[in-house]
Amino acid sequence: MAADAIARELDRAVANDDLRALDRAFALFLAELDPAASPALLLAAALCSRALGTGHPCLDLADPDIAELREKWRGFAPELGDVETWRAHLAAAPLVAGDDAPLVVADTRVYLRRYYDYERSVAAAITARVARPPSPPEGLAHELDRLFGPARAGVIDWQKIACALAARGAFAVITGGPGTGKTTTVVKLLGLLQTLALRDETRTRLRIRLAAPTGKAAARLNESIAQQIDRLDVDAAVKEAIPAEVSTLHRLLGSRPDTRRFRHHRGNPLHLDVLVIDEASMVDLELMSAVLDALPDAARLVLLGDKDQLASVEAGAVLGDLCRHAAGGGYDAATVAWLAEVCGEDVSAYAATGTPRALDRHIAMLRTSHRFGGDSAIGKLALAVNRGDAAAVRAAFAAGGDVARLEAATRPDVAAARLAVPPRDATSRQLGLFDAAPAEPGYRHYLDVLARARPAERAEPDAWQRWAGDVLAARNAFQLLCAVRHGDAGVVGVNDALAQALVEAGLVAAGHEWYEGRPVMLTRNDYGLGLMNGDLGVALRVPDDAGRTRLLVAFAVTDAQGRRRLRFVAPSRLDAVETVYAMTVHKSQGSEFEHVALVLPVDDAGVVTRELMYTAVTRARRRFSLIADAAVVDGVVQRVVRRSSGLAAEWS
Ligand SMILES: Nc1ncnc2c1ncn2[C@@H]1O[C@H](COP(=O)(O)OP(=O)(O)OP(=O)(O)O)[C@@H](O)[C@H]1O
Repeated sequence: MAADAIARELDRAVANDDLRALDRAFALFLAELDPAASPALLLAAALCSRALGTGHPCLDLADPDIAELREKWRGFAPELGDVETWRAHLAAAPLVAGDDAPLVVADTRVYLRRYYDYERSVAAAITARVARPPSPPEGLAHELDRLFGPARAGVIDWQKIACALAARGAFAVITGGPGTGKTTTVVKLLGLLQTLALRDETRTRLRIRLAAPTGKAAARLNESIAQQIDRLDVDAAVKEAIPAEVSTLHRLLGSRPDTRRFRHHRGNPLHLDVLVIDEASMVDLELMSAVLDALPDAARLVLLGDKDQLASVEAGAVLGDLCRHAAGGGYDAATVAWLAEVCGEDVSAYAATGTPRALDRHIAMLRTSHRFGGDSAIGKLALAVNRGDAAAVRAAFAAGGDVARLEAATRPDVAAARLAVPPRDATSRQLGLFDAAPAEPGYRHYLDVLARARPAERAEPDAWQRWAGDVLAARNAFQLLCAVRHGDAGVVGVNDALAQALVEAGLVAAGHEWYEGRPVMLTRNDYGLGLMNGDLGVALRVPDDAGRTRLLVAFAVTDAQGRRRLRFVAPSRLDAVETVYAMTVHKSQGSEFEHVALVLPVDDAGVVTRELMYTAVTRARRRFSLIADAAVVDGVVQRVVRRSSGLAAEWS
């Protein structure tokens, strides 16, 4: 078939929104590499590129989501009619066969070579770690009892089990929902490992490093680790040997400008004995491959994260793939017996039902939220969303308490503005919201604190610091989240509606880009300013060092000791910020707010998933509101998009 016929078909697909311009360009690039390439191959390449754009490391030819397109393109490329015919055709093509070919086919999956290589290297590294014989440290049972107490009849202490499993091998995953004690458990694990290391005859301290995928997540872990170390019941020398400092993975690996290669890799491994990675659900395939490549063979790796949260926007969902069987346990008989002996815990109900998989004895799922009690409305809602139980989700909203749903009608942006800037005298009942009136009504709250608590003109610097801290804390009381960026229900539209509503309510000034009270979020790490992508600030009029009143942006940053400090920055120095009355759910990952309101599109067109809604619900500490019609919510909680992946196939 003539090349221009293929180009025309790809053009049509782009015009129809079936493909992106980038996908078309990739297919045409391959057509240039091999002018004899068939339409069936070029269409697979374009779809593979499209799949990468939505976080799949590969295209699964059997994916039901591409069934409609296959049908559309059958006349053009008959091989698409049958998965096996298409696969066999691709496998024999010059652009696929051969060691350096740009595409790779494995089972029904088609990869760009780079992603295939990442996947293989992650699979090989983890398989090698889980295949090693268990090596529990001497004295483990005694230390576990000391840190967690003896076993109690009728309750399984999953934190103790997680700690035991992680102490036993070179690889561990500790997964759990919000507040289930992942940080608590890992701090106890580090205390335990360090105690035993300092007690053995060489008395060599373990070199421990903590990392997270984003600066924001690193700062949050830093703060909670510092608090947990304080509370830990171990010797002072052990406490001192547990670092509170958390770096980003990019920093840890030594990212360099203008290259994907890190300073640390197999040839120059990291200098550490234990690496803990928090918020591991946000680590994409390429980054996980780089971490495993740079990890010394003898080091332990502990991944912490919530398997049910959204994966990174980049390709891959390694934590999700690792944890597909976590809820059922799947422990082999030797592990069940060992846990009984070392922890006194009976996990026979979580024994493997078929052939046990080596991976499962390295995974522990924490199941009790210490943040949300069993009867907490947010806890119940999060559970119902996670189970995909639309009736239970409706029931959770109907029961009220700390969760509420507002009809979006046709204008979710208007509904969001009404919720976030309620009339001053409105009661929560009038707003159709919560049983108890919120003490902090939307964004009015921080703007009220800003206006009412402002220090006198000649106040001491301390008073200004306290005030700025109070405004920032009040700002964190409420956060609007959007599922999408564009449209009436997207971040852009909702931010505009909010800014207008606040001007109309006389709460902020109109007409300038920078105004007092403008909340902003950094969209890039700025190491010079010590601010991270995702950091939130508020513009405030404060006296500068010379005593002149200036508009500066106040940020609360966490120092290396895990302490919160304020930093004031001139707006002119911030070149990558956006207004943040609303932020995407993706951006909110790793953060928490007292009251979270999620806005869903009126016609959600299949883009919003259960993971997204679960992630939004679990950002809320005390209250959650949803602006969406009931039918849209039913669809969302039942929609799961599993990322195509060879890892899932390997580990299933
Ligand atoms: N076994 C426990 N008994 C009582 N309280 C606990 C227990 N484990 C953790 N907590 C408390 O629950 C809260 C949440 O714990 P932690 O921060 O360790 O959870 P997490 O899973 O790391 O949470 P996040 O959702 O922030 O990642 C903390 O205040 C902690 O002190």
